[in-house]
Amino acid sequence: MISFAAAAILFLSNFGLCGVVGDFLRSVQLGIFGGIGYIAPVILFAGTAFYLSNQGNPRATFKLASFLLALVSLCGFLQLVFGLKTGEGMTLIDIYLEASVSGRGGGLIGGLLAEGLAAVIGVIGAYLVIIVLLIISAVCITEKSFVNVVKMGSGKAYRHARKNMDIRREIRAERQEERRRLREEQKLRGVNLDATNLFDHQPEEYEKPEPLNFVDAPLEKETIPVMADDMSEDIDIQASRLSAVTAAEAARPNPADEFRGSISPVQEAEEDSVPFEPDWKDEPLMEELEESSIYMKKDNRTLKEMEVVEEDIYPEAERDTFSIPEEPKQVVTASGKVIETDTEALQKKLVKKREEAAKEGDLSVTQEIRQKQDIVKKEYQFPPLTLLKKGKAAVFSDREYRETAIKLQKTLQNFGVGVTVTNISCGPSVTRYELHPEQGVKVSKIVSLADDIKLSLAAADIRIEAPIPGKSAVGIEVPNKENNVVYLRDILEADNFRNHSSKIAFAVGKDIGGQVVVTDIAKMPHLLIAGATGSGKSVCINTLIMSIIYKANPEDVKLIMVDPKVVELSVYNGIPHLLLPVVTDPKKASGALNWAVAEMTDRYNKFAQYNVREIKGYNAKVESIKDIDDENKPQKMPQIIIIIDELADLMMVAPGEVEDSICRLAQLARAAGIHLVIATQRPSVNVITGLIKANVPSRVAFAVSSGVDSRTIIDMNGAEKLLGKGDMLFYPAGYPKPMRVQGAFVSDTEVSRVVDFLTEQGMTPNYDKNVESMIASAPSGGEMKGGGNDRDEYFLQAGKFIIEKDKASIGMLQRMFKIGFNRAARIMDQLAEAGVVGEEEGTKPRKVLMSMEEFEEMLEQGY
Ligand SMILES: Nc1ncnc2c1ncn2[C@@H]1O[C@H](COP(=O)(O)OP(=O)(O)OP(=O)(O)O)[C@@H](O)[C@H]1O
Repeated sequence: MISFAAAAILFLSNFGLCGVVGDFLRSVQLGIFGGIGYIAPVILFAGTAFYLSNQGNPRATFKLASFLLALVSLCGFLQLVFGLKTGEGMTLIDIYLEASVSGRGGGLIGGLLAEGLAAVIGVIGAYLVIIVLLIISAVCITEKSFVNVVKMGSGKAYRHARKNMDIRREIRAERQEERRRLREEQKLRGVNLDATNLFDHQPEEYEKPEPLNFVDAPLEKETIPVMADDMSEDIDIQASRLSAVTAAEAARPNPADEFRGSISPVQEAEEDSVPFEPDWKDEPLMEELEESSIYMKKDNRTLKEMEVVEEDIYPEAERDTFSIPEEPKQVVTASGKVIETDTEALQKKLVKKREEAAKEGDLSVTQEIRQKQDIVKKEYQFPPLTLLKKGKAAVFSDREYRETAIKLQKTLQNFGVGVTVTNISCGPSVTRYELHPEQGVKVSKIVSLADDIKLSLAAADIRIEAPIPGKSAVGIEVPNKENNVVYLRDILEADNFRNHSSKIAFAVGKDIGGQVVVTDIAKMPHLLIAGATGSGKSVCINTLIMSIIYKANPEDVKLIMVDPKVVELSVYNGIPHLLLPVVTDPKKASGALNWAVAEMTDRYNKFAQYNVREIKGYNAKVESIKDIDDENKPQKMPQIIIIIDELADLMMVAPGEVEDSICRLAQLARAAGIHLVIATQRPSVNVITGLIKANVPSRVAFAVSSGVDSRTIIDMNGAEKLLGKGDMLFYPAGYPKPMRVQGAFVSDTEVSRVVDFLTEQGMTPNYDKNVESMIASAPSGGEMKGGGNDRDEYFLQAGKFIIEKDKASIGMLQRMFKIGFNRAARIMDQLAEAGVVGEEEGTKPRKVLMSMEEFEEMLEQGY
């Protein structure tokens, strides 16, 4: 309040609104700060308020100091530019007096700095030093690297220039394409466009010529491309010469002659500038032309040579069979532009020719070498960590934590619970205060005070761990004011990850004490990830995949990704670890799971054959016989991880089948080296069924909306208190209690950078054809639903029974099959759906619509 009042008085004084005292204050402010004096009161107030609200925060103090440095440097700069110079016979007092009256320059402070520096290193040196000081203080205040800003600026300029260049290149390519097309079009008709600059003359009303058909009527009733009135003479002459050539070749009569008489095309071209019509009958002219060897204006070739050109393109034998499609074809250029063309036939022919040449073994040596090089296996190069973003070191304020601890103790004491805070662990997103209760204090009492603690700490939500496993303390987890993102790179760089022996180590994140958490998927051996939408599941799956990319060679670890959401995992298409392209169709996903079950069985058979119990033993055996030169020797088995991002979608399409496959895999696949990672945002019991839960022992719970959801995932409350954005309860098999972890973060851009790096390496994924074909042949969900899977087992008997009795009543079915009303009603609905009985008609019984024969026929047809 005091600083506000002082600032207000000082500010108003600057405008002569505070009487004599105000005038004095004004002269002092301007005298000290020069021009800056006008805004000095505002700065004074803002600075004081900032300091008071950030007391004890070393970062804030540092920023304030930087700001003061900026202020002083600015005064110095103003003095250098606008102020009086001491060299001109002025002293510092003069500077002060001058500034106090006019506000010119940087006042006493500016004078001290600028003139001091100028006296030692000269005026230019003073400028330099002051500008550098300004930049340094700006960097300290904004915490943005100056070099980066410059880099960003130049990067932008570079990208802009590059974009422009790309656009220009595209336009040029388009033009070339267009020109080539036109040229070929003209060549088709024997006109050499090289000789003519079509683009210079092209009139607006130029029309596209009708396509010719060489087979049915080679050029006989064709008109030459219609040229507009003002088309240059050159083209007309060429066209007329073409008519002469074709006339000589074809020697066909032309009805148009009746009207034309014996005017030569050349004459006609000269006399007449209307769209040119060919004269087919002028055989003598052809000879005339040949004799006199008339040359075109720009094309220096003779007519003979012209013929050769045509023959180059169409050898005699092919000319007869070669036809150009009636309708103009469309071609999409590299830039995506659709252009009309009829040169497709030409290209086809070229391709055909090449194929023939290749068949005959006409491949050049260089080509062969190149092909062989392609076959040679490429070594997997691990992507560099520099493709990922590096996190900043977290800043903790000791004082803040101490204050919270004292507050906690006091709050509990107010309720008669004596505790002492024994330890504080600062995690990236939450801080845990460990409380040691006094003798005789019940742990449940502390838990029951959760809401009161929340109130006194003004925390969004707190989670109480009572007691902390392995410690005689109760943990109270309070969210941090500032959430520090844990970047994946920080975890991948940690020794825990780098030295981890498993190929499928998973960089999870940082625990409550800020320690890196890395786990082995092989030991999990299957993982269920669940949480509300937006809680961080997809990011978690991304970190898992990235951990594998950074740790494992594609020969050792293979991935199958199922992504019914389509957008989450498709970005990984093209990485060499993939066993098959990312499966986005939920119907095909059950095929992928079936394949995995078959692969598992196959692996077990091989284990039995080689007398080993699991994949490690098998691979060790294979390794020991690697020197044997036998084509059929066993190959090493890669570990397979099946990642499903959204189980709910799969369960909707084929609940029974998916559940079956998951359970079979979950029960047996560990030893076969096949692991499941399943994510879902709907932790309801019909998605995470009891069976799935029992077989997938490791869980990760992200924030959920209710305790019920939390219990569905981890069999206990807790996940509903999480903060979201990667805050998770990590509960791998074998842990006594879930561990709170802040999940590592990797952005989509980083993922694309890494995927680009892998694809640019040229390591194409070696998709397994067997898997693909098996998945493709899997029955679709629709079939599964309609085809019996969903049908009640009494469906058939009930149908027959109703037809026999010729009466459709639910009560009758209930009595007959000794089933409940719901089930009987469901069977009746299924029969109605199949057309065996009619729709409901109020209280009247349904009509029976089929005879026994019709019903049996329907069953035979596979309904
Ligand atoms: N570990 C993390 N650290 C920081 N922020 C995170 C983290 N994980 C997720 N987030 C933030 O949460 C947002 C949502 O995450 P994500 O897309 O993974 O949610 P989701 O659970 O997969 O949601 P949905 O089920 O709707 O796809 C992300 O865009 C990101 O901003």
